[in-house]
Amino acid sequence: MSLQPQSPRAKMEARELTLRYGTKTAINKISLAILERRVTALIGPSGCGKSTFLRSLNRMNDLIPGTNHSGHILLDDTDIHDRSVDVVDLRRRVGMVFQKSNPFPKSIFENVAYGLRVGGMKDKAELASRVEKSLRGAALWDEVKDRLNESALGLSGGQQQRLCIARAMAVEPEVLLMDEPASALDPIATAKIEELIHELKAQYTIAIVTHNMQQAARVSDRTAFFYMGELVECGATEQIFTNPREKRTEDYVTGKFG
Ligand SMILES: Nc1ncnc2c1ncn2[C@@H]1O[C@H](COP(=O)(O)OP(=O)(O)OP(=O)(O)O)[C@@H](O)[C@H]1O
Repeated sequence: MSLQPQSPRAKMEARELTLRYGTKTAINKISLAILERRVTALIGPSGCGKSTFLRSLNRMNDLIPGTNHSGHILLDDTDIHDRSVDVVDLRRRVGMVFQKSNPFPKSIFENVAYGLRVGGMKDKAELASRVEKSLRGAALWDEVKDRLNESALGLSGGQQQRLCIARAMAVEPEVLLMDEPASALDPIATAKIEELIHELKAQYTIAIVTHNMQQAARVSDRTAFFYMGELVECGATEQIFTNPREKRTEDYVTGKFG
């Protein structure tokens, strides 16, 4: 028996993925694996296609009229554009957290319970237990356990973002997509989110878009550098930041342009 630690498999994989908004090509022939139970950071200057790529992974771009794609995206070896794939189920398996926290104008409890109720869960005890588990998982439980019936809108920005993470986790996704989840937060709230990401990767596969180089270096195992709709290189985060193969990556991570 080999004592080598098993290298992680690709939980998701884009193959030659091109996505256009009308006639504008936003990403061009991207091939990239998102490894299981690892954090993959997507970095690159504004407009290079990071968010487009991230949104492709759970077909959020389908909601934007005029988009079309070519190439493939696999989730556990199934093409997510296959006719057999139910997009609601896909988005349950591949959850998303946005840049701006977007709690519903409902109680803290109901925000987290929302996806479970939509999925048909009715049993009160089961709902309560899943809500608690998700809030604990998002490191928010202790701060809100005595005010679960109060409005989520009364929480601080950082708490609201952790609530959105709890909401995403409640339906037990396998992959979490995060689009600049800490960019609207102060340094303390940002540190909490980063700590949380670190803990979540024991259970989830995570892809995160960030503009913050230090954040990418702190939270991710692998980093993919996008430039003008293309993937320039992807590798272990340490390699990308200390020994990139491509000059454009080096110029970007050392702050020569951005
Ligand atoms: N809904 C849309 N309709 C038309 N073009 C779009 C749309 N969304 C993005 N684009 C264009 O696609 C390209 C890639 O945008 P995208 O938002 O993916 O880049 P990004 O790297 O995430 O940028 P940022 O860091 O500024 O968020 C850009 O040229 C952008 O203008």
